[in-house]
Amino acid sequence: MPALHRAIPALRRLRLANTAFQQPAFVRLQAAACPAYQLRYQHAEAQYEAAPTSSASSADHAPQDQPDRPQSKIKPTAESYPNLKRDSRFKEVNADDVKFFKGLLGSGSAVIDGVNQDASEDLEAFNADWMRKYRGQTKVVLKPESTEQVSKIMKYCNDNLLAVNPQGGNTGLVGGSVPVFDEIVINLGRMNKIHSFDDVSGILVADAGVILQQADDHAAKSGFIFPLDLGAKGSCQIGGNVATNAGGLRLIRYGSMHGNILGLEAVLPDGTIMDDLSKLRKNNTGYDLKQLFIGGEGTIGIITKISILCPQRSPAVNVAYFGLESYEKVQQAFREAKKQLSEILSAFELMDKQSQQLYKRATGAKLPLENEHPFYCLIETSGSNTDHDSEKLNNFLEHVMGEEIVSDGVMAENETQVQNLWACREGISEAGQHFGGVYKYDLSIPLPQLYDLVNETRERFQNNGLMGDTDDFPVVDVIGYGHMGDSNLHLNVATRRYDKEVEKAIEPWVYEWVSKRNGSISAEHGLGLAKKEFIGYSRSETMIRLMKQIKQLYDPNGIMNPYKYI
Ligand SMILES: O=C(O)CC[C@@H](O)C(=O)O
Ligand SMILES: [Zn+2]
Repeated sequence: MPALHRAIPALRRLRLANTAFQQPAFVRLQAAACPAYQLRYQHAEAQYEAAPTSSASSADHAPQDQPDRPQSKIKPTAESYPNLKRDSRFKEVNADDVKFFKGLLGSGSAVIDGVNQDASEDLEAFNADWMRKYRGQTKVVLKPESTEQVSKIMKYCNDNLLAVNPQGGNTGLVGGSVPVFDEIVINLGRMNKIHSFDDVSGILVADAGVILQQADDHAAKSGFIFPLDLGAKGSCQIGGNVATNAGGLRLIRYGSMHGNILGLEAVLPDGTIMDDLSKLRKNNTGYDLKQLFIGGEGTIGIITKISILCPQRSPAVNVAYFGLESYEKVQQAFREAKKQLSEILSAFELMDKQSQQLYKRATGAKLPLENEHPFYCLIETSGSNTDHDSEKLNNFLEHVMGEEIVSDGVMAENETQVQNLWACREGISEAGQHFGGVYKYDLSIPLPQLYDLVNETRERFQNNGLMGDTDDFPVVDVIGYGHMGDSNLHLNVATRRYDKEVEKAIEPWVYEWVSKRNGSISAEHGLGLAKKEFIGYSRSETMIRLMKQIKQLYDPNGIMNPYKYI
């Protein structure tokens, strides 16, 4: 590896020449191949401790498994939705309905019955979202085991005008996965079989209730990767991922659900099973109806199975974390990363100083870099040749440091360090609500203007007297982070409590801001309940009219996930 050896001292010289950014050193992934770096690695290791527990603990948000979810101080109920009224066309679920469901699913835990008894404790995990920001009042949760059972449930509900709320792992962030009033929750968690994996084509066919991590582990056995990864992978379900068109951390590399899903099976509101579980990459025969279910947020049917194309898993994964002095430099670094790492670049994530400070305060973790920088980036490469990729990443880092684009950084040397660096990014979402509540905005914004919104939001709260260090102020801080590679900003306003004044100060201002710059008010989390009134900022009247007509066509009684975006 002569080129590699040449590159390392050069990088070191650059750093030593710059006394302002003395430590810690970049860490080689292949320290064993380069003894000089072994020393420097130890130095960096001493600087850096990860969070005491897995900070990416949104991975454990499963309602079924995780009663100790983070608690918001305020626990809103449907009374907090003054603009919404229960639709009186819907029947209230009664003892006869429960009898039918028990006849179908058995009288064990597949039916949580809050009609004939007080089951509020058992129902809580299904009524409340993981942020404890949205809470419905369902009295019945159904956990079918097969598509046929889902079909019979839907037919019954449609015939009896019972509204339903399909639910996966309940890790959504916009209130889409929990009921608003008394909609029956249909939880897909028991439909969790992997049906097949074709290790020539990489096509996985699985039930909607399979946990994302499980799907990825399964693909990994044959050397493939599930083309989606996100913080909640330990508890979110792939059906929910598809229904919300989840984007995640590596969309820059693997593309969106719209591209990767080859087919799906869905149950329509009247119980009809739409079998489009195709394994074809090419099928040019009319409208591609499955696309309506991808990102449809459970408003036109329930996805029960999916068929997805998994790419080859890359054996060589390198991760670096670095600090930069301005957003301008972040953009320059991104441009260089694309230029120099093009085919191996698998993630380019942005974190501002405030987001890292909040993560540190919430978890007690020590951050990877000792000195503070206004911005941090996490970059990941995934390729097939460790030496080749290391050299490319090294050249990239040497270049951006030489050009004074990047000030300081560390590189993971082993799997634990890879996880720890990722935790600094993945742990931010949950850290956002550490003080009690959080207002989350998930936005697509053209890259040059992306960070302006964070600055302007922060100024807004600095000037309106709502943000401060003591309990008198509802807002703790405004943080910006996200998937730089996809122009996707996560703007979080961390609060001590949910407060209408805070909401009024930012909505609809934030959506107007985004709309004026031709962005989208939801890049990846969907509209759910949180943004239902604001769809007009991203979609034209014509498009909304067509969406309503589609909804009417699929769900004439409107029983599917009512009160949500359409
Ligand atoms: O909590 C958020 O605002 C973002 C969550 C998730 O999309 C992420 O990228 O971490
Ligand atoms: Zn995200």
